[in-house]
Amino acid sequence: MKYVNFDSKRPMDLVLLGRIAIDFNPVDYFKTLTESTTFRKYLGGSPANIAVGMARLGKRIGFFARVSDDRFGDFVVEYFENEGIDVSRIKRCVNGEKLGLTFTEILNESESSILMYRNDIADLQLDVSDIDEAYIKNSKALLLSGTALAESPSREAALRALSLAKKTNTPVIFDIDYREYNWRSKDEISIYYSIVARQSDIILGSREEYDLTERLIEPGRNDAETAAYWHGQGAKVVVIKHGKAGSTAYTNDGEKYSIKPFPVKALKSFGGGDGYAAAFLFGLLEGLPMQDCLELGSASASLLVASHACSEDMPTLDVIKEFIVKSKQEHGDMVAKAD
Ligand SMILES: Nc1ncnc2c1ncn2[C@@H]1O[C@H](COP(=O)(O)OP(=O)(O)O)[C@@H](O)[C@H]1O
Ligand SMILES: O=C(O)C[C@@H](O)[C@H](O)C(=O)COP(=O)(O)O
Repeated sequence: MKYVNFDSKRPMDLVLLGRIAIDFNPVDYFKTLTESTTFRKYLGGSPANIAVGMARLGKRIGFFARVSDDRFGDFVVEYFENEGIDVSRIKRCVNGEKLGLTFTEILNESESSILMYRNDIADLQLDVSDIDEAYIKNSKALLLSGTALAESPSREAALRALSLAKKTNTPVIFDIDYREYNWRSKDEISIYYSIVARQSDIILGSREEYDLTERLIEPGRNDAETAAYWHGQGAKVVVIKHGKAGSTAYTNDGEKYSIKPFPVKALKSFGGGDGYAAAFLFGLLEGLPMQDCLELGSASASLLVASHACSEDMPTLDVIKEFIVKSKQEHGDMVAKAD
């Protein structure tokens, strides 16, 4: 089933644009950040996590980013290289900007929070001059991560990439990815998120993220109204995530598909969205039916919330498929093609 026309002749499967950062997850979890003393360092940043996830699923991945010119910048570039991700468009900052650091707090299985250190941040130094048409034209799709729109010059770089994607008939995926830090006002969020969403073929977000996007357009929509609006703007697939309540994909042929999460013993409440996006988008690029895309995304998300890391624990296709089989044996089918 083709919801989006990906050009199979293009050598790259997906180019992503956004932050590459570092997660510090507590080893002594189920404590407050005040109490935790020991952390494990992982590559982080939502789009970077998605990139790792899709690379592990066998996709050819590229990335537009600025990273710090220090050991942490070395770490993330080398990590990407080891995962087979193309790093040719990842540049170093020249004025001492620092890589984003995310200290996570895992209070219990369902309560986590993230503390983001993003002063003088490297990823928002991405510049229009870093974006080239050929790199986008060589990719089946471009993914924009919403936080890249929070400040200039990254904001203009992201909008430049968007314009080049439209010019080269490259499908655009918008992962709304709201992180409060760096935004000066909710008006800014709505203005810039809706500019991108209006030109996107696939939109992924939580209900809260759609509410922020639609705030200056028409606040208070329900999921069906949200999906209908963005389909009217040209979106082919609108995915609305509801955490432990599951997620729904609305396709522009008027169909909708809902899925409950695969039951799992969660360790943390973050990471699910990135795992979901990686496997769901893998399914779309493979041309799989929507039910299968949802299963892959939801299963990957469950595996991620059950793990300590995000990037490092991104699963392979075999691991995801094995988990789905076992879960169905225990709990039955999760996907419901909602009427
Ligand atoms: N406790 C959980 N158990 C199983 N799956 C979960 C759990 N929490 C989240 N998920 C899965 O992760 C997906 C994305 O989580 P969500 O919180 O909606 O997005 P994000 O992580 O991007 O904020 C959900 O749609 C669901 O499939
Ligand atoms: O996006 C970040 O900068 C933090 C991530 O690296 C972290 O793993 C996380 O919070 C992912 O959460 P998700 O968006 O719920 O998958």
